[in-house]
Amino acid sequence: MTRMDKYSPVNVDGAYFAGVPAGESDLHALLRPQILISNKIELKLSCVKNNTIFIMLQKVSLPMYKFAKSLCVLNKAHHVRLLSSAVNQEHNFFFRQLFDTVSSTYTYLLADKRTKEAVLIDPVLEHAERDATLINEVGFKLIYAMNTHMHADHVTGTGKLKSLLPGTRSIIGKASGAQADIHLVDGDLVTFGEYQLQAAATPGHTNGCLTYIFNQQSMAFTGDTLLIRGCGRTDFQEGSSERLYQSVHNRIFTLPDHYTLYPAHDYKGQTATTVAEEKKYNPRLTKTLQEFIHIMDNLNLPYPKMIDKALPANRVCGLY
Ligand SMILES: N[C@@H](CCC(=O)N[C@@H](CSS)C(=O)NCC(=O)O)C(=O)O
Repeated sequence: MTRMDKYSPVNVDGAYFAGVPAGESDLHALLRPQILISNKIELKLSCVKNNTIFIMLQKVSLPMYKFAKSLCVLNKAHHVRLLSSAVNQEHNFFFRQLFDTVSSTYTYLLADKRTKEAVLIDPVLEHAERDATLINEVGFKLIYAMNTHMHADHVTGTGKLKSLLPGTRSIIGKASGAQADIHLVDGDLVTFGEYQLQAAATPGHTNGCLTYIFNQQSMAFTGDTLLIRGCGRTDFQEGSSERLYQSVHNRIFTLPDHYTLYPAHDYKGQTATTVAEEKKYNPRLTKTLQEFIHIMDNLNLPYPKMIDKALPANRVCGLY
């Protein structure tokens, strides 16, 4: 069996699968009849034709792949892409990244296309109508409007979404101290359709910061704990550089390298990263703890402009 770490991960319709590193010898390695790319997913060689390797995606144990058994193509540029619409028919996961240009906040809509149940992570008040319209247009039912933590730079949209989309319940970490319908603690699961997000306590930016880990799609929503090539500041609320460092190293960098990480903000136009990239290139979190604390103590960032409005509003989950 060939392990996944020998192969560059590539994106197939939002999920990562094994790719082929450049080089003939690696290509030959792929021509083994069966490649185990994780303990959950297998690729099987189907045939080779016109410099194209046809492979079969096959579920081993995860429910999301219960029906997933489809033809892919591995092209000469060493990227896997979908060939057959069969995958889409059987691929029930919906994912959309939304953005607020004022606070540079990302909101994530996730849904099970079969059951229509959807969750929204880190909605922004000013975009509640946009988000509700999208959810209605694509025919989903929002069951949870959830926050990664009590934000200081914008007012959450959870309260407004509850009134725009009746039946929606708000979620936040118990340690945030904020009001919500559901309070999560480390290890709790949030289920929508056949999918589950797992809450991992990642304090440091605030006490109540949660990272939502989505093992079925090899994703994690890191809130402000880990930003792309950065991290959340630790100079207000219950900020602690040491706790943030431990959270990232113990709960995020321990995820498989190919997991895609989605932060709550980006200020440079980037959209996502991976565990492997951040372990290698994060200019703060690749340092020792002492060096990290020194960096964080000297960021000298101005306070978020909205903090005096956002914190009181977010303490009641946007109902103010
Ligand atoms: N200028 C923005 C706030 C920018 C900021 O402080 N971002 C926070 C996350 S939102 S509380 C942060 O942790 N930044 C870390 C960094 O390194 O930039 C505003 O005025 O709202």
